[in-house]
Amino acid sequence: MSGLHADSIRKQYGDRQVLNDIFLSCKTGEIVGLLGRNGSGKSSLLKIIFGTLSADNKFVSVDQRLMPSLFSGRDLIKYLPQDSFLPAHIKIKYLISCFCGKAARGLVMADPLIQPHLEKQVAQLSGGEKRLIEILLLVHSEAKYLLLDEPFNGLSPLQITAVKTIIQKHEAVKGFVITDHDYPNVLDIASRIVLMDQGNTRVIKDPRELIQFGYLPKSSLHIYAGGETNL
Ligand SMILES: Nc1ncnc2c1ncn2[C@@H]1O[C@H](COP(=O)(O)OP(=O)(O)OP(=O)(O)O)[C@@H](O)[C@H]1O
Repeated sequence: MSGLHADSIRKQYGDRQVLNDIFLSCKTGEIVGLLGRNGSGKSSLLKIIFGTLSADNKFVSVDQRLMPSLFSGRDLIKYLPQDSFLPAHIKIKYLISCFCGKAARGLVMADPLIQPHLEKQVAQLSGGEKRLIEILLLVHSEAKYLLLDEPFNGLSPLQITAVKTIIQKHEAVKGFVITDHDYPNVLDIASRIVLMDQGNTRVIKDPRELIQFGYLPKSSLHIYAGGETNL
């Protein structure tokens, strides 16, 4: 069974069961869009899969290799957290060497989105510039599976388009799980959509189901009346 598989994930905070026997999978060649209301447990799920948050129960495997902790799958799974994770006083050119595989380094250094920032420290970047560089570093890493938590947050429309293009360019050899409240852009690139709802996951076959299950407002029905997405 190749691919990333997360099964039987349970997480309780105090007496609140946030994740209730969750199953989520992702294969290379797939962009899984993970949607859900605020507080539905998306970040908790991604952190548990990556290994930075403990679970009450979990089973995570990559290409049949069990991933019981953060350290077992370090080179296979990378996670973009909601908050910036780059050290403030390191220059971008050094981060490229840390994050990117040897083959990708030259390519990343020459990327017009990164080149103007090579000599800058992370602290000298704007919020959007930082986000963009974080995403580029992870996408060009050797990880096979990328869990991206709100990648579009803080990005301008042009940057969002650039990020979507980069993700789609790497889709053939990597698997992506993307969660973001910018649902039109998620729907635009996702090969399938999973909705988190009341501690469970639902597979969404038609964007109109997002209205039915209370994620999108009824007023958005006209947008999806034709059901035109990649799903
Ligand atoms: N450390 C914690 N202690 C107690 N409750 C927590 C903790 N972390 C998260 N929660 C609760 O768990 C629920 C799920 O949080 P999580 O951040 O996973 O949701 P989310 O779907 O990513 O939300 P958002 O879309 O707002 O980012 C929320 O109700 C949150 O308040």
